[in-house]
Amino acid sequence: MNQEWGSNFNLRSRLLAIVAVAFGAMALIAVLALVDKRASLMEDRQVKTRHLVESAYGVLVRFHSLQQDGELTENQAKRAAIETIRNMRYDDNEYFWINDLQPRMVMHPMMPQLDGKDLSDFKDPNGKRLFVAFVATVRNNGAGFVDYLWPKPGFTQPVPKTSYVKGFLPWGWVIGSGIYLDDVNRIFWDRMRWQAGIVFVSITLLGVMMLLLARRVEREIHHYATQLAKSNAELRLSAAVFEHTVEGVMITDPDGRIVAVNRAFTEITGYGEDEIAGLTGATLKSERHDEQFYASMWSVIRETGRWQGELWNRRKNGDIYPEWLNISVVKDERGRITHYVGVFSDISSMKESESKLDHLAHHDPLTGLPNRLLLNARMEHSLARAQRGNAMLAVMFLDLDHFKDINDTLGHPIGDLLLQETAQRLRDCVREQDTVTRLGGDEFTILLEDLDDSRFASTVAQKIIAALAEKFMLQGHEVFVTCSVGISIFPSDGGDITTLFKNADSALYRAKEQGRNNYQYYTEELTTRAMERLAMENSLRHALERNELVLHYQPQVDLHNGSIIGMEALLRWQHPEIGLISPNAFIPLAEETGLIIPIGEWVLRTACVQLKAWIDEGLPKIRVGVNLSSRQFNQNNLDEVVASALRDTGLPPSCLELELTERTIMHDAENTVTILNKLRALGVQISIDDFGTGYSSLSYLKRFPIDRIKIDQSFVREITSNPEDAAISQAIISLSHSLNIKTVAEGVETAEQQEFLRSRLCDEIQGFHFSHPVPQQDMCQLLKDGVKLESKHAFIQEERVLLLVDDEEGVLNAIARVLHADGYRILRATRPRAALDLLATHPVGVIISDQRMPEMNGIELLRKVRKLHPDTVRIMLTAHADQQMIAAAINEGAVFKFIFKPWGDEQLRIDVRQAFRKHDLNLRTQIGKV
Ligand SMILES: Nc1nc2c(ncn2[C@@H]2O[C@@H]3COP(=O)(O)O[C@H]4[C@@H](O)[C@H](n5cnc6c(=O)[nH]c(N)nc65)O[C@@H]4COP(=O)(O)O[C@H]3[C@H]2O)c(=O)[nH]1
Repeated sequence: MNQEWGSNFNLRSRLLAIVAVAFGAMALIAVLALVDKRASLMEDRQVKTRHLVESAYGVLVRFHSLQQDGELTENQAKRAAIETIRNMRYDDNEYFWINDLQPRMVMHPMMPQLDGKDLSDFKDPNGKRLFVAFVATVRNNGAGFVDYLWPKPGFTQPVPKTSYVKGFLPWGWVIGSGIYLDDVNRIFWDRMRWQAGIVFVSITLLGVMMLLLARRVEREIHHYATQLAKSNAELRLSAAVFEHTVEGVMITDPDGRIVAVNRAFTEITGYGEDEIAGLTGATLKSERHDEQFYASMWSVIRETGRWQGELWNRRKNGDIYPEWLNISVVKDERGRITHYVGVFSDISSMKESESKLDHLAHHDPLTGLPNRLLLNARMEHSLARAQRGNAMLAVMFLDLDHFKDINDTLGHPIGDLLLQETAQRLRDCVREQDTVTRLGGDEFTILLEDLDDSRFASTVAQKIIAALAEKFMLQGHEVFVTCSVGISIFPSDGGDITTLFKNADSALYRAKEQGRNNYQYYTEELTTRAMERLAMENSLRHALERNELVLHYQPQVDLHNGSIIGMEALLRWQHPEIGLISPNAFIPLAEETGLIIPIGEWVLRTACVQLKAWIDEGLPKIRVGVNLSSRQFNQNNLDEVVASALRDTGLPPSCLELELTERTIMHDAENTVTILNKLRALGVQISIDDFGTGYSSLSYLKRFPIDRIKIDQSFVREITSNPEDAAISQAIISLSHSLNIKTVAEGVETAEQQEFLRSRLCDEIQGFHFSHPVPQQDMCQLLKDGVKLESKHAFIQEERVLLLVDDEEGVLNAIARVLHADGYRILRATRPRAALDLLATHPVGVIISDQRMPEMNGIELLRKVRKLHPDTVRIMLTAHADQQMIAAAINEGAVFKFIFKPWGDEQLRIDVRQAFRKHDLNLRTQIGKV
């Protein structure tokens, strides 16, 4: 910038030029002044000479008046005048002379030789008749100056002189005196030398001063140039900032008319500069603020010169938006307002974030429902309203039953989806004015306002329970949940938020205690119950270490032969103060608190230890069923826990049955398949408890490796009187059998129920009819005594006898190995005749015979068996699929089933089981007991 300035403007040389010109001008002025000075000096001298001649003339006048007064004669007067004048001198040696009009010299003080002489021909070197000229001047003008040459002392030649002459007519005289031009010049030059010196010194001083001034000016100019450059840069910067700043800028004149706007202004408002220039800021008004708002804004601007605040304006497209506006007044140096500058930013997104933040602070981020904070606020408001209007309102606390299991098994993302879907269903169940809130976890609260009747709350609760019972499809998983609801009513159950919440919570606990999947209203005694529950939780924590837990066993009996074939281990809590506590009273608590994990493991180990001890004592090798809660089922290392219990106790795995409720296994059916397969791989048996109460998917049922299905006691209770229960039980039995799964009926309390189930081919029963759950020693006694189920009908067969016929012993052994686990008594024959002998001496239920044998082929043998022992069910084992032979054998009814070599082990077991079932039916039909 400076360089540019320097190159464009060679300041120093220009300043020197100015000084030089000034110098020249001053010199010229000085010369002109001198010329003028000389002229005026000459004039001065002439004036002075004129005055002196006038004075000398006065002398003549005075003496003439003396002559007239008679004091002197003319001669005396003239003489006296001549002498006086002669002696008069001025300027060193200047004098006056007198001549008369002839002209003749009257008196010349310097040249007395001329006195009395005729001067008519007196000429100066230029030939001028100077005295004639004097007389002519006097005659013509009375007085005047005459120039001529006159000798001057010290000069060889006459020099120019100018004399003033005046006529004194009374005496006919001319009096005069003159000045030499030379003297004027001398005086002039003397003066001029001084003045020239002064002028020179002045000009020099002036020059120096001008130089100094020039340098200073140069410095100043340089300074200003720098300032200017800086200002320019700043201006450019300001212009760039003005143009590129993200804040909108609007500049108006003092009347508020817009004179400039920047790009951001256009971007925010939609108005281009051309459109808005000349209009006022009011063009942007949104009508959101009243006149009072603008009035107070302008009053602040007038008082303080600035205003800032939030303002709603309108864009060109009509949208209203919030902006943060800063208005400043711009004044000139005299304090007059020149402009107003408005700088604003569009704070729509900030407002949006603010409202989002506000929403976040008051809502649950997962479900979008109001949170506790907002609920409290609404509650306060609603309570106040209800109090004023004597209205009723209800607070409902809702909990998803076993939500933890879903989270544990399906993972949190699915759990989250479930909560979101639950929130939506809850919203759909209530009215616009009601508030659904999520307090955290699976806890929801519903505030019902303006109730006419407290029963309305139960309608809503029922609606909610039904809505949540509908299937949830979450990322391909079918999930079923139930919920428990606690209700407290204002004003009957509490007059303030805390009490209403506390009481709704107590009611919720009661709903859970009632087996969940229901709703409960608050009653006074609930609080006491809640306290008891707390106390129980505390003592349950110590129950294990204090050996307060015991197992009771309930026998399970085979409906075919009436023998005890298994038992269910049922937990009891021998509380030191309360006494024996039923599992229903503390298992849910143990599940909630997580205590079920150590307790469950204790049950598992204790049951295994017990059965192993009995087997070792020589008691029948029955199985023991152990209940697994869903929390246990979903613990990651369940298979390890079971394996180590079996390993440590030495109980054969096939003697352990794990009982899982239908609800537990259907929560995450896919995962269940994996867990069950792992357990099954250990060799343990698996049963589904409470079957029929949950939501089994048949497709999964087929995929689950299940040994037994326990028909829930709710179907058994009225099985003999309620056709629906009978039908359901029958369906469960048929379904199970078709899937090769055994059935156990729970809660069999009467002989009628027992007979009914037996006639429907249910495999096993458990219930008070045969035995209540009993302490371990009683169970032991039952086994020792070999107690059997009593029936008015004889049991068909005590043991299931299977006869295997094959000439190859290897085949016989292989089949026996596969079927051994199913508890048959297996007879073997390598020849058909030996087989017929065994049939004659043993109650063989099923015979499996090879086709190719030396003495007699299989078909022939089975034909014989059919005739001799029609109830024995016959199975043919063959390597060749001879269609004709098969068709003939089936047609004549000699063979129940064909099994082809090589056989599949599992299929073989299924076929044999079915064959025995057929055998049972044959017998029952035969003896007419069905
Ligand atoms: N009305 C009637 N009831 C009969 C009859 N026969 C048996 N019961 C009862 O029915 C329940 C059968 O057990 P559950 O369905 O597995 O139901 C069990 C089971 O779910 C749970 N439970 C018991 N022990 C354990 C355990 O060790 N672990 C786990 N996780 N749960 C257990 O507690 C539940 C209740 O057990 P209990 O009170 O012992 O109740 C037992 C038993 O006493 C009958 O003829 N009529």
